[in-house]
Amino acid sequence: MFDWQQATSEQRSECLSRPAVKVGDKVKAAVEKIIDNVARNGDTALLSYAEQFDARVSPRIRVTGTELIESEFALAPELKSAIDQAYSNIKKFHQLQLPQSKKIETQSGVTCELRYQAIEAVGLYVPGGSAPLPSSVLMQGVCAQLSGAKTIVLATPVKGDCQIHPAILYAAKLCGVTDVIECGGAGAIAAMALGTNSVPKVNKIFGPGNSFVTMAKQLLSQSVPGLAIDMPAGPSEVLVIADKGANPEFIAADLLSQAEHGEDSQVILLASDSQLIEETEAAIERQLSKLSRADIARAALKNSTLILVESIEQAFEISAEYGPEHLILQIRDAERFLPLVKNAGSVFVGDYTPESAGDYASGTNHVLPTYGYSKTYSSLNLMDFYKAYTVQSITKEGLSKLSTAILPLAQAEGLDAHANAVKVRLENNND
Ligand SMILES: NC(=O)c1ccc[n+]([C@@H]2O[C@H](COP(=O)([O-])OP(=O)(O)OC[C@H]3O[C@@H](n4cnc5c(N)ncnc54)[C@H](O)[C@@H]3O)[C@@H](O)[C@H]2O)c1
Ligand SMILES: N[C@H](CO)Cc1c[nH]c[nH+]1
Ligand SMILES: [Zn+2]
Repeated sequence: MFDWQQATSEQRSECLSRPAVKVGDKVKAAVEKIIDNVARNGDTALLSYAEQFDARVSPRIRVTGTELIESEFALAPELKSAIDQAYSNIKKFHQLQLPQSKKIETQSGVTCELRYQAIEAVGLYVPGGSAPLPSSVLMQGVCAQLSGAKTIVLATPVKGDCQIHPAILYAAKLCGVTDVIECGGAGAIAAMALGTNSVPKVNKIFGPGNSFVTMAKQLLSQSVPGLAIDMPAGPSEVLVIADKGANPEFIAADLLSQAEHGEDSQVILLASDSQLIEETEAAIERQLSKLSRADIARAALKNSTLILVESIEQAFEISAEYGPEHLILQIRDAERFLPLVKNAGSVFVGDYTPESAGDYASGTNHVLPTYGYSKTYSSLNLMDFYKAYTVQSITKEGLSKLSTAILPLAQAEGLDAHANAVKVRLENNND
C-alpha cells in the first residue's frame, strides 16, 4: 500500500510513472529502422517481419474475400451472436454522433456553413500480439462504416502457424472492411501509411497497439505528408477510485481485467480506506491464481500501485494529474462526483459498471488515449472519421456591408491585394 500523505513528491511521481514511456528511446530507434525498410522494400519487408516477430511459418499479406465471406460459418453460434449484439450497441451509440452541417447568416447577405466530408481511405490497426481482439475491429470498423469511407484497410498480426481468427474476419465483414492485412506491428502501420504492392495507402490510421505500433503512428504522421492518426493509444490503463463502501472483489476484478492485457499495462487504485486496500490486495491474490493469463497480470501489477488517499476529493485531483485511459468510480452515489472528472478517456460509474462492459459491448468506444493523453485527446468517436470544412456565399449587397470590416483590416495589415479583391467587385456595374 502506498500512503500518498506520507510520500515525497519524487515518490509520488515515480509511483504514477508509466512503464512504456521509460523505454521510449529504444522503441523509437527500432521503429525508425522498420519504417525505413518498409519504405524501401514494401511487401518483402512486411513478410520478413511477420517471420521475425510473429514466428509466421508461411507468412502472407492479404486475406481473401472468400475467407471473409465464409468466416461466419467457422464461428461458434454464441460468439457470432455476441458479436452481433456488440455491433448493434456500438452502432446505436455511434449513429448518435453523425455530424450535421450547420449554416448561419452572420449578417445580412453573408452566409457561412460548416460541412463534413468522410475521410476517403482509413487504416484500422487491431492488436494481435498476445490475443486476437475482434472487439477492436468493431470499435473502429463501425465508425469507418458509418462515415461511408470508401477504403477500409484492417491490419492485424497472426502468430505462428495459427489461422486469422474467424471472429476478426466476421466482425470485419459486418463493418464492410475492404482489405484485411495479416501483418502487425510498426511494419503494418508503415505499410498503410506509405502503401505497398499489396497494401493500399490510407489517409488516416486508427487503433491501439503496443509501444512499437504507437511509436510508428506518431513518427509516420510527422513525416508522411497528409497522413493523420487518431491518437496515442498504447498499453491499457485503468484507475479505480473507491470509497469505504466499495466491494474489494469488484475492485480486484477490474484491476486484473486490465493487468491481463500486457506486461506494460498499468492499474491503479485510489482508496480512502486502508482496510479496503488490504482486502483488495487479498482479493487480487485469490483471483489471480484462477486466471489463464496470471503471469502477464502479475508482471503488470509490478508497474501498478494501490494508493491510500486522504479523501475522495484528493483522489480526483491525483486522477486528473495522471489522466487515465479508463476511470472507474466505485463510490456511493457516484454520479454526484462526475463534475470532479477532469481528464479521462472513458468513465465507468457505480459498482455495477465494469470496464469490460465498455471494452466489449455497452456501445461506447474502447479506443482511448493513454500515456496521460486523455488530458488533450478524446475517446475515439465518429467525428474522427470526418474532416470539417467551411463554405460561404455572399451577395453583392452583403459584400458591400461587409467591406466596412474587410477594408480597414486589409489596410492595417498592409495587404492591398486583399482590399482590391473587394473593391473591384463593389465598383463593377456590369450586372
Ligand atoms: N488504448 C487502447 O484503446 C487499447 C485497446 C486494446 C488494446 N490495447 C493495448 O494494445 C496492446 C497490444 O499489444 P500486443 O503486443 O498484444 O499486440 P500488437 O499487435 O500491438 O503488437 C504485436 C506486434 O508488435 C511487433 N513487435 C513485437 N516485438 C517487437 C520487437 N521486439 N521489435 C519490433 N516490433 C515488435 C510485431 O510486429 C508484432 O506483430 C496492449 O498493450 C493493450 O493493452 C490498447
Ligand atoms: N481494455 C482495452 C483498451 O485498453 C480494450 C479491450 C479489448 N478487448 C478487451 N479489452
Ligand atoms: Zn480490456
